[in-house]
Amino acid sequence: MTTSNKIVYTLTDEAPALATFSLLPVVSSFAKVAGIDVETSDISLAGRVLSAFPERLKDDQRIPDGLAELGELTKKPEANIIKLPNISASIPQLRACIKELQEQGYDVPDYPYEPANDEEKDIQARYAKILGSAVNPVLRQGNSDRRAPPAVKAFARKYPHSMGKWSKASRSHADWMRDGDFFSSEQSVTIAEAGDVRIEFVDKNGKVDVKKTLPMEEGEVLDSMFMSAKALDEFFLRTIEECKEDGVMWSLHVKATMMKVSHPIVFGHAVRAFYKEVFDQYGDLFKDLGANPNNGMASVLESIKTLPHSKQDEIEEAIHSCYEHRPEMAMVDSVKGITNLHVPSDVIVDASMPSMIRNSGQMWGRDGKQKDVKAVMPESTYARIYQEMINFCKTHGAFDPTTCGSVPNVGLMAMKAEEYGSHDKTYELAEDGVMRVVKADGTVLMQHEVEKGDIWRACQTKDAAIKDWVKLAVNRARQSGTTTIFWLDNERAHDRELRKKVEKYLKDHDTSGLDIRTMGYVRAIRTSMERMVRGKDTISVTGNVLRDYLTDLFPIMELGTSAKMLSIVPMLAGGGMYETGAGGSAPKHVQQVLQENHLRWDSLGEFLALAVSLEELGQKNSNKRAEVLGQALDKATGRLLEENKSPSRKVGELDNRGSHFYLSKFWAEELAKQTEDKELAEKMGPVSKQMNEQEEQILKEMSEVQGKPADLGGYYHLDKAKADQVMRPSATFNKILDSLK
Ligand SMILES: NC(=O)C1=CN([C@@H]2O[C@H](COP(=O)(O)OP(=O)(O)OC[C@H]3O[C@@H](n4cnc5c(N)ncnc54)[C@H](OP(=O)(O)O)[C@@H]3O)[C@@H](O)[C@H]2O)C=CC1
Ligand SMILES: O=C(O)CCC(=O)C(=O)O
Ligand SMILES: [Mg+2]
Repeated sequence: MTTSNKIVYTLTDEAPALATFSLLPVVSSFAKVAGIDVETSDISLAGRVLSAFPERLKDDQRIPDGLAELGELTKKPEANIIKLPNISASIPQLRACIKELQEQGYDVPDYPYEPANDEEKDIQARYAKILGSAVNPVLRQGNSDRRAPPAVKAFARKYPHSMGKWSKASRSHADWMRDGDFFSSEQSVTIAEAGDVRIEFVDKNGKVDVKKTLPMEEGEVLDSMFMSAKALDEFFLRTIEECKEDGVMWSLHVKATMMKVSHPIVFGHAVRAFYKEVFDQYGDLFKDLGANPNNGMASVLESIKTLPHSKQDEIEEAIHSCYEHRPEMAMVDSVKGITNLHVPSDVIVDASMPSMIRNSGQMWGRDGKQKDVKAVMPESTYARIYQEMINFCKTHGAFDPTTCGSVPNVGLMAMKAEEYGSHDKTYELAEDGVMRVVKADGTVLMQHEVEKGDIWRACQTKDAAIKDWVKLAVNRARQSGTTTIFWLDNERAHDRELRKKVEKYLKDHDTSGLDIRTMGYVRAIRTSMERMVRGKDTISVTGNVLRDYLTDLFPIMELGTSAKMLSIVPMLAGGGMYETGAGGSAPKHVQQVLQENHLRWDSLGEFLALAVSLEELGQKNSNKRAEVLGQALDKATGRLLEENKSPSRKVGELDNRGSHFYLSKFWAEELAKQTEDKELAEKMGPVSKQMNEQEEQILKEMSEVQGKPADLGGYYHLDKAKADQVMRPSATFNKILDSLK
């Protein structure tokens, strides 16, 4: 077996990137004592942009393609990667990042909306690889195991987060398309023998346009589906009218980042529906100006800035008069006037729906007050689970974190399963006709009659991925002794194919004594919630989108945030990726640092991930010391939770940096205390002593810097020296860490 004493720690974006400036020196110093090298790999948005255009950069500006290198590493059994969350960029975010890099003197090209020549086409193609969820599908070469470890659950019981009360009279609800969406049109086949299939469009005159040829493996599940543009528009207009009549706020929840091709189009339809009169009148002008509603109203507002003032005033007037006969819209930032339709990456359904449910089912209105809301989620496939939870909260009240059970998840995502891999098989149709999937011999496997503007997509799920997912579910069920539910809906064509495979592959395992069930989504969530309020745990075994949605939904109820999850990806090739938390990069946290130098990011996810990574590395390489290090880290994390040394939200109090100090102090103490590795204990004794003795001084140095704005030298591309200075403010602490090397 190949062995390696190497951990790769990813450098990402926003709050987790800042936290890394403080935590990585701790991790590297401690790992060093076990002979482990901690290497870094830059997969930040800025890093990915820079590495895509080496020929335009000076020698000292070039950086390697971290994502490609890591992608290769995931295929090796020795892979041991700590993956922090990164930005899945919308076009407005990508453009902001490009602008910042250009201002810093990097000659990266502008994003071409409508490429006019081959050079621009090439630039757009390179940027397309960076947009949206571009990192996770490459690195996640395994299925997903996300859960709240017992110490974390105990912490939530002891220090419960706030939960908004639910009123039985709440008018909040989810709304979704009853017809014409992906759910109602989904078709699915299991490929009997390996071979190519073609995705084709047949126009009204019978002319066939081959969109793509896909090599299929035996046993692979292939789906196709479409969303009707007409039905989508009617749906949006209906929801808007209902909100106006009922006086309930309107809000849109999609995942324009992860479903990076289909959902921005859906978002654009919502923008055009809400501001219908404006688009009826000025739509052509916006087009000429290069504004695309798929990028949100912010892009429209920006583009009109080039017009004469009188015209700008006229358009702004039209936008304002639109609000008069529209319902109130949920706000992202009511102070700054940023609405739900401003930028497609501001409201991301996995995090936005749970935070609404945690918040009494309410969102913020224009006046900064909380209000009931219609949560508009076109895809009925997944929206129904939220309505079920809303109904449950209306009847039973909010979940109680001090008593409720847990819903961990085993998610299918390996080999770009399901919607994850659909981006290069998604089409917005230019004319009416038929979309079909045909075998090489011409047999039609699936077909849909489509109209101009409809969104058609195909998804692939490899047999090996499904097999591994079933195995992971059985392993988790066995290890935890927990009731396990496969969420597979008999109403869904894709799930019916999966059900057959699950039944088959379950037989490969010893399931005696295990409670493993299969249910449709609504019954599955209902059962899980009923068990949860009785303090019982239930493993959810789901497809990729539900994996994403549920691993924010339940953790946010149980723990207040998905940042406290343990998130492991056991790779198909034998390596491991340890993700930190199940959430994102918390842009709001960066704003706080910039304003008052306080980072409220909780690195608990990093601590949990690192402990497992060390233990696994130790076991694989017979590096006992690494195992000791991992076990001590787990204990240190437990103590950090017990003693409540997690970051506070308030300036002046303990923040991310202070909590990293406590982790180090406890970690050193645990290492000094353990008896398995005497030499290590002796080495860490004095370190632990110094940390204890200097605690007051270190905390003083860390809190002194707070309360003033911080300069990071950039947002997407930080100035390393400046960020280092901000995130490592205690010379005393830095000196102790340096002494370990
Ligand atoms: N694995 C990945 O790579 C993932 C990446 N993302 C990306 O992250 C970005 C932001 O996504 P968004 O939907 O806003 O979700 P986030 O999870 O970043 O933010 C939602 C809220 O959760 C809370 N939160 C999240 N993590 C932590 C933490 N470690 N400590 C304390 N609180 C935390 C914060 O609440 P509060 O502000 O109240 O403190 C935050 O505002 C997007 O670009 C998205 O694509 C999203 C999910 C996963
Ligand atoms: O890849 C992404 O865009 C986000 C992924 C995500 O939200 C998750 O895995 O929970
Ligand atoms: Mg998510």
